[in-house]
Amino acid sequence: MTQREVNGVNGLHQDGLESNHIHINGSINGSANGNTNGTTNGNGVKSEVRKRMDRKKSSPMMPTFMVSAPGKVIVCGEHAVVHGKAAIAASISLRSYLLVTTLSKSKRTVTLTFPDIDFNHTWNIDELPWSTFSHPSKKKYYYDLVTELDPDLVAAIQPLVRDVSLGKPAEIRKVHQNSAGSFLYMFLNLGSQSFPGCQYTLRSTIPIGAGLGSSATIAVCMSAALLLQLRTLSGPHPDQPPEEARLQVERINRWAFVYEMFIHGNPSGVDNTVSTQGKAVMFQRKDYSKPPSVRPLWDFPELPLLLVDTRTAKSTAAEVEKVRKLKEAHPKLVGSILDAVDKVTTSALELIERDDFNTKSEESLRGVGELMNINHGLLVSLGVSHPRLERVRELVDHEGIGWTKLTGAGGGGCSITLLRPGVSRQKLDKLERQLEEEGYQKFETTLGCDGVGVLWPAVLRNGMDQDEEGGMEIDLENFLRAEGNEGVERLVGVHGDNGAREGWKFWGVES
Ligand SMILES: Nc1ncnc2c1ncn2[C@@H]1O[C@H](COP(=O)(O)OP(=O)(O)OP(=O)(O)O)[C@@H](O)[C@H]1O
Ligand SMILES: C[C@@](O)(CCO)CC(=O)[O-]
Repeated sequence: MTQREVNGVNGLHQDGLESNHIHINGSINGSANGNTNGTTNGNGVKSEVRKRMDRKKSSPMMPTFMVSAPGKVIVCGEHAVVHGKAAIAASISLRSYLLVTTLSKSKRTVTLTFPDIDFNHTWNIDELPWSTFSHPSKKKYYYDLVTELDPDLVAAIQPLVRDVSLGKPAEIRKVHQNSAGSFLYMFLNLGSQSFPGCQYTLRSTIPIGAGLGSSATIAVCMSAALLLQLRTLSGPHPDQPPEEARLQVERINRWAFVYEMFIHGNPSGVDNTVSTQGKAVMFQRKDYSKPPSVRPLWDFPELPLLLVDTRTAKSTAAEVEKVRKLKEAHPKLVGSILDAVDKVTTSALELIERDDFNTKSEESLRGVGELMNINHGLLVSLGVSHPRLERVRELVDHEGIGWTKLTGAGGGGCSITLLRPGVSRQKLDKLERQLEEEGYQKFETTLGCDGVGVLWPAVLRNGMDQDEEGGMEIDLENFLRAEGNEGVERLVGVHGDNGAREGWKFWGVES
């Protein structure tokens, strides 16, 4: 461990979010800390010291808090990135929100509540296999870089995963077991038996399995939540130096990758990286035993994109496996295709970074658009497109509306179309009507949004009466009751009608 890391952890008890914990806990939950003022009894130094010592014994309950992370689109380079090539990804305004509720001390349970996939499960903390995970040969720390799952640890949680969602259809059970497994693996690695009982409730505005990185957002939220509960993160706070903020974000990303490994088997890490950091990144992982190379693209242009969901679910793990098998069968040929994708990605970056690149200019956009079309063609040759994705291309190409490629793992999921400047409203309306008739869903989204954010405590000003008392408390009940994506956005959304909402805080990694 470096000196920086030691300071990062210890330092947080002095400043940043952590000092807020105590203060906020005292003022909102009140009861946990009791009267910390010490000026009212006037009984002298001894009683004051005793009082402080007494107080120290009670570890205050954390307030309910929330974390949020954005989905993403891959502009170029999906699949090739799994094989060590470069990819460009940008975060989008669709997000996942995780509410973390600490239970009273007597409750020794941990619960996952994922209503979007109809999953709810509770484990007794004292019955989890802590001894296996804390064995010196296995123990991992919050600052470790974990690049592969430990088969013994995976085996140790199998009995707990097996019991999940008994009685549900096999397909659904598999998804639930995956969620349970990835959570338990991270919880047992990072936590300890003294962890407080808690409930993790997740809602997302990102379509599931659509190539928009839904799983990565959950991974990022879970990682951030657990690291915050462990008090191993300082910030986010406004005065935090960027390099400290980057260290925090890096830690969240490392553990989010572990969670993704459990869900996907062999992720590149691009999805969790862009979701943690936000904005856009050029990402490459040449050596899986080392951290990836990540180049933030803070000035990523606001490309005019149309995002279309085929509403055909796919599994990223299955699509990645398809490409791996094809590469195994035709190593040279597939190797050349992956090299070509890499060339597409580096060429796209060169174009976007040119001083004269202009999102209103047909010439600028055509350059990037043609590369996107080539990228799609290469993905088709890797076998990861789908007739529904080809249909979007057909409709867009027929009207000359722009340049289309699949985004994410393919096999269904979403496509992105870079819109040609000056396309008439009439043509766009016609396309949108047609897409709707054929069961597609169009998404309005902004590229290059904030990364992982924290709402501590889970209280927001929402222009209603409660604002006078500091805001509205987000609790389990109102979070679960919020209707649909709009309800979730209205209740807890990172962005309100007038930009970023007061309360949500982000690590200031940009510089
Ligand atoms: N809202 C959600 N609630 C609970 N679990 C979710 C939610 N969204 C995604 N997941 C988890 O993520 C899995 C989907 O991950 P998958 O990687 O296949 O799709 P994706 O992340 O949307 O797409 P891609 O990886 O191509 O960007 C689900 O099976 C589930 O385990
Ligand atoms: C298909 C893939 O390249 C992108 C999924 O969003 C998989 C990965 O990078 O982990």
